[in-house]
Amino acid sequence: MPYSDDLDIRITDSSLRDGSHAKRHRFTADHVRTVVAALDGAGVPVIEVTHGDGLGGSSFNYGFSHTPEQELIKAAVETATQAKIAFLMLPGLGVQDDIRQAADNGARICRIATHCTEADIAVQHFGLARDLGLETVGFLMMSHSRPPEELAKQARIMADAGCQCVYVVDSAGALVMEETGDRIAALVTELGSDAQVGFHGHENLGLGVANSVLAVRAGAQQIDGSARRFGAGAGNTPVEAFVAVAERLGIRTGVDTAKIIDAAEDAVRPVMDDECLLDRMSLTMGYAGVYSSFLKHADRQARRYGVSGAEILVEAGRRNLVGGQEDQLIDIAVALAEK
Ligand SMILES: C[C@H](O)CC(=O)C(=O)O
Ligand SMILES: [Mn+2]
Repeated sequence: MPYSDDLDIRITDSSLRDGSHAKRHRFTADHVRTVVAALDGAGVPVIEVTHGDGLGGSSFNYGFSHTPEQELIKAAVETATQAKIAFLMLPGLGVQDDIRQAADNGARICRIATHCTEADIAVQHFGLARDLGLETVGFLMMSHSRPPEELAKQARIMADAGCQCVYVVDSAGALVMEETGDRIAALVTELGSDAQVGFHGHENLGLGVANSVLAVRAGAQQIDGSARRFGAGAGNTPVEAFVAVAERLGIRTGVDTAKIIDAAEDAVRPVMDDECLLDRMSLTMGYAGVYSSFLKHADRQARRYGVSGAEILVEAGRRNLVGGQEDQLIDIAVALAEK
């Protein structure tokens, strides 16, 4: 089913949220204005703006924000002319008052992320968001780690709590082709008309665009990407490439291909410290199934203890670490240094 009469799918650009990991959470209000103006001008319908780890993420464990995220949200809302501004929140990092504040600042879409086996911790947040009149999206993170039928049950918990679109989130960039389509199809079957299904990809195996196309073919109606891949690990599905491919395939996104290509190069790239690379570290993350947001943390500990960052990541994969366990990367680095 198409997303609407005009669009086959709706695109959300995450460069001002997932890109926060790559930028070590150093976004300023000027960065936000520049990027939002360009994405909005290209017709991107939803732009996500928050600390990389969502509302309340600014902390010692995850990294402190340069500018309070509510100020960034305000700047985004003031700049956008047609795009809706979305924010992310992980229950336990952010609290309900953070959601109220983001709504007061003009954000329209509340995205709640949990590890893919823990959907029940998001129930009250979906309820609050709906009471506030916000649109709701649920993120099942690290979706590669559980089979399609288990994910579908977790998606059901989110939908019953008021979530209007549940995303299969490939946090580790570890899903390979049909593994994406099968998961999307399982959610579509489970949710029927109760909620839409979305896909959020990472580039650690170089499959963001291909996986997103398979997600659409399996029934996903919302797709995430980041201009210039600006995101954790090797970055997200490059939104400009996905838009171009979608146009070639006749999938209506409403985004202007030439303008989004320019936005990625002229507005987003200058805000990035570096390109998001498919290099040894990020490829290891996709191969070993490691949470992309661990990249900068592992890199820092590798330098601090003089050990291999790739070995830290392999061990993080072996331990099945999930988001929130960033501090265990220190433990791994210490153990490697002692060996
Ligand atoms: C908090 C994470 O960065 C959410 C996300 O984008 C992912 O799991 O991928
Ligand atoms: Mn992500």
